[in-house]
Amino acid sequence: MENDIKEILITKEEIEAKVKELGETLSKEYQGKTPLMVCILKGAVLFMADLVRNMDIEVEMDFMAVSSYGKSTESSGVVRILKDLDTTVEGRDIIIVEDIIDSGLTLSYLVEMLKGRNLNSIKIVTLLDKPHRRKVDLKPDLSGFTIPDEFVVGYGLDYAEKYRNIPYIGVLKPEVYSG
Ligand SMILES: O=P(O)(O)OC[C@H]1O[C@H](OP(=O)(O)OP(=O)(O)O)[C@H](O)[C@@H]1O
Ligand code: HPA
Ligand SMILES: [Mg+2]
Repeated sequence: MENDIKEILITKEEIEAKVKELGETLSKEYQGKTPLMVCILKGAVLFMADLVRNMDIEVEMDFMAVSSYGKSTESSGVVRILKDLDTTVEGRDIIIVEDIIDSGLTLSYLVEMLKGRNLNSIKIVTLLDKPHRRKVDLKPDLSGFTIPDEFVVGYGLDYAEKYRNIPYIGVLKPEVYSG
């Protein structure tokens, strides 16, 4: 599996330190509140799990599944909701937890949809931001690392459902996806 990695972009230790910092920032920002942390499945599941353990305020967790990539390194542009929230979000403070913002299509669709549900507030936290590939105007409120325009895997991020359990963020060798 790790033979398919060309280069380590962000080490396990760098991820740990950054997630701790993001958790502390969110704890301060939401002091006295109980935000609903919304994990976007499946990529953000490892980040969510580590992030909430670095927050010392009361939080609730919920999960949404959307998919636009499938077995490709390019977004299809069609965002399908595979699982909606279980929680009623009216009046809540929502924190969307994402692993990566690339074209921005997934989140712009989701945020617009959620804004129609009478929230109190909504913020986006992402571990990785790939701003050069943006197709819509969307900026995270909090971001861990800005990365170059390369397809990355690990720490939740997949290519064709694989590599999610690699503990660091790595760049996949192009021959892996170009066949
Ligand atoms: O900004 P965008 O170009 O929309 O890309 C980002 C989205 O794409 C990936 O999800 P994917 O659809 O691959 O589902 P997954 O999390 O289950 O892998 C990633 O986890 C983000 O949700
Ligand atoms: O670079 C990426 N890697 C994995 N999944 C992704 N979804 C959007 N961009 C990426
Ligand atoms: Mg994916």
